[in-house]
Amino acid sequence: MSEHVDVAVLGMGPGGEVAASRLLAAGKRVAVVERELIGGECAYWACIPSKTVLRPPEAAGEVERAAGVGGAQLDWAEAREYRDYMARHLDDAGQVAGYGKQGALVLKGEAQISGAGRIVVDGQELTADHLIVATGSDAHTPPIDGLDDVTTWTNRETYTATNLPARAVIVGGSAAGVETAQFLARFGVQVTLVQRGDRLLGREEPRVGELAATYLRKSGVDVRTGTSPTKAHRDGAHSVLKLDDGTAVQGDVVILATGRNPRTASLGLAQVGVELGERGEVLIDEHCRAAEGVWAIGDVTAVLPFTHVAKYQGRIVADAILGRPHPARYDGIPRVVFAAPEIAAAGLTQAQAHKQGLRTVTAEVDLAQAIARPWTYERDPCGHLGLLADPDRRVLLGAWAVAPQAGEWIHQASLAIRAGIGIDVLLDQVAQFPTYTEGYLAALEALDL
Ligand SMILES: Cc1cc2nc3c(=O)[nH]c(=O)nc-3n(C[C@H](O)[C@H](O)[C@H](O)COP(=O)(O)OP(=O)(O)OC[C@H]3O[C@@H](n4cnc5c(N)ncnc54)[C@H](O)[C@@H]3O)c2cc1C
Ligand SMILES: NC(=O)c1ccc[n+]([C@@H]2O[C@H](COP(=O)([O-])OP(=O)(O)OC[C@H]3O[C@@H](n4cnc5c(N)ncnc54)[C@H](O)[C@@H]3O)[C@@H](O)[C@H]2O)c1
Repeated sequence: MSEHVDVAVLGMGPGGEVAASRLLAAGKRVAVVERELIGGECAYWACIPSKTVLRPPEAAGEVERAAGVGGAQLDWAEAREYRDYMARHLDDAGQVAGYGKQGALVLKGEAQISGAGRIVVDGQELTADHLIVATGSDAHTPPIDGLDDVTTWTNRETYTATNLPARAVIVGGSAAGVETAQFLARFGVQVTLVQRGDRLLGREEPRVGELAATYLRKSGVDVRTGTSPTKAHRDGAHSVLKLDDGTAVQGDVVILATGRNPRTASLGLAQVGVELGERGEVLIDEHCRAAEGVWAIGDVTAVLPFTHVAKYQGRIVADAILGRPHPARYDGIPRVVFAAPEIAAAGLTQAQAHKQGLRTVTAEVDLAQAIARPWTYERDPCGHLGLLADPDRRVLLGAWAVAPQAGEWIHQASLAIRAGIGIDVLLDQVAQFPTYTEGYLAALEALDL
């Protein structure tokens, strides 16, 4: 006879983990199913290892740029050892035991939906009142002739590498490409970054992409925009990519940072009435409901594929199942690229606002011209902050910053956008002196409202 649970969570990345933990804490009988490692892409091959290896170059850069301190040395062997510790040496035994202790039925294996409220995991059948699909996404491989003949890495090989290559070609210039270029270049790798669009970080304001390219070039990265590879071939030890602008680039390895595909194939979603979108993503409503008794969260939904969004959706679904539903809202959610300096944004871009028929005004401030903190922070001060406002409702629609620690202080704009805090309240808000947050006042005063 098949075992019955209240909820079965399919995939235990950050989204699945949050949903499962919340439901377990509320006393639900929960089965958690994971075919690789509990913690998902984020914990072992993406956010955690990447942010861990970006930190030493960031710290070294701070030492180089601050007056009165010097001598920072990067040590790859030590950085790698700490990265492996942070990624739990690709071992989730602690997580398996932890969920067991919390009362979960832990199944390590591949889940398949076999009918309404019914799944099979390695031959074992389970029934559940609710299924939560949290299966994440896989790295996308672009269709490039001959790619199989060259050495390619995705985020998995990049962030588990023992030895760094001498030269790398990165394809894709959005968050993953920019962060990987920053990390490798600062550890001495000769990096070429190839981006199909006319600018880096194509979903952000054009100015953000421009600043990102400027800083990456300062770190020694050869940034090629407006071009993409047409063919790949091996030349001895070199992996060569021919680009559609007629040039060729080569490295010891080609790193693919070309986006993600939702993991929905062969899950059996169609038989429970789940609809998929153009990219194979699970279509959901504002409560992350995909069909009767089926919910979906995280990258598999392709709604802002970030860990903090997967975790938020985990809370949305758990609360809906627990009988206290509240709709998900995605306005104001921060987007941070952990480059040096950090690149942060929240809310709409001007193009997105215009698409919605909104009138807009914008302002950009050079923080070194406007406030004291860049000067007390470093000898060669830098930082830019941009705001987008609706002059009719007198509220912020969007914000971006390319500056030290921007990933921390973007949250002020994030909250203002989410809560619709009026510009006049923001103008009357007092920030600590001397902080980067003071830049908001300068930018708000520069808005032509
Ligand atoms: C290089 C890189 C860096 C990133 N850095 C950041 C960052 O700094 N901040 C941030 O917010 N986001 C970052 N992201 C994005 C982040 O990794 C994802 O948004 C996040 O992991 C999504 O979580 P998830 O729970 O939806 O899926 P995942 O983390 O992909 O987890 C899904 C889990 O489901 C399991 N699974 C799949 N199919 C089945 C099945 N049939 N049965 C059982 N189990 C299954 C998988 O094995 C996996 O463990 C980064 C991504 C990359 C590629
Ligand atoms: N700090 C963070 O939060 C963080 C960091 C890294 C990744 N992520 C997330 O991980 C996911 C993957 O990131 P990503 O940057 O790979 O995905 P992405 O989809 O955001 O960007 C892919 C980029 O590759 C380019 N591209 C695609 N095919 C190409 C080709 N053939 N030639 C040249 N360029 C090509 C696209 O134009 C695009 O700029 C995203 O969801 C991202 O949000 C988040």
